[in-house]
Amino acid sequence: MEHTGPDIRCADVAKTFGGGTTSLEAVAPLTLDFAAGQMTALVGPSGCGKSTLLRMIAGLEVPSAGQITLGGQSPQDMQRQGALAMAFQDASLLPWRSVRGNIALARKLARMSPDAAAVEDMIARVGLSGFEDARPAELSGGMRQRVAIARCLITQPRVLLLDEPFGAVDELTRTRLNLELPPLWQASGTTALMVTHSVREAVALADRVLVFSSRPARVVGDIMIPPEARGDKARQLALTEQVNAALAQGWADDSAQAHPWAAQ
Ligand SMILES: Nc1ncnc2c1ncn2[C@@H]1O[C@H](COP(=O)(O)OP(=O)(O)OP(=O)(O)O)[C@@H](O)[C@H]1O
Repeated sequence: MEHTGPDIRCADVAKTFGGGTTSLEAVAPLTLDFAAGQMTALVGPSGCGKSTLLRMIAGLEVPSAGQITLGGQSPQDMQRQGALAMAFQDASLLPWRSVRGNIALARKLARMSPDAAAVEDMIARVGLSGFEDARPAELSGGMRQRVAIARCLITQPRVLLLDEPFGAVDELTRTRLNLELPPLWQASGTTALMVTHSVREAVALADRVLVFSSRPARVVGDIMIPPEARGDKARQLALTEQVNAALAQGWADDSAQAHPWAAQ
């Protein structure tokens, strides 16, 4: 199956909400490149603009300035081709549709032909066999996130955008979802971006961790996670400390800027 993801380029991308005295600069001009087929985790203080950046890459928000391209195409073009999928903290499933119905609908929305066998196979791959006919209200939070990921993957997206997909489930469930679900897209060469508040999760799952300062976000750390670090606890711990140090440095810079007297 050939669906290696594209590179993603953000050139001087900015977003300001509102106007006049009430305007809010959510993202100041940022230039970022994400390599094709890589998974990048975006971490940074709450409110620094991570979700806004992700939503602009998804084509759900229009940048106030700059340009975003995915393999040379606009986010809207990627969306029209059904090549882009996004999952949020809240699984946002249709409550009246079954697990099967929610997943099948994603194919329809991406203008793909129905494929009952692919839907059954995807249900099994995310570990929901036996729950095909269940409605979202009959599922646990973790199971609903499994459906949300299945709904993304059923369209074989070339770009996968994840906004805290496991943020609303308990720690044990999160650990399990982190072990079971990412291999489903990691093997396929999909270009993935994931916003997460968990530094441990970022280091465990991503090929690269991008660390932002508080709003307006600057990149304060850009840390590659070599494949050999995956199974190496000591290496992961060292990388986690590196990400935490970048976050702390970002905070220190921000507060020195906000309160210059404090540094004197
Ligand atoms: N639609 C909107 N209208 C006005 N302001 C918005 C809108 N969406 C986001 N913002 C503001 O933009 C800023 C960045 O928000 P964003 O959700 O991108 O941050 P974040 O880094 O994802 O935060 P968190 O980690 O808490 O989810 C915040 O100050 C937020 O209040």
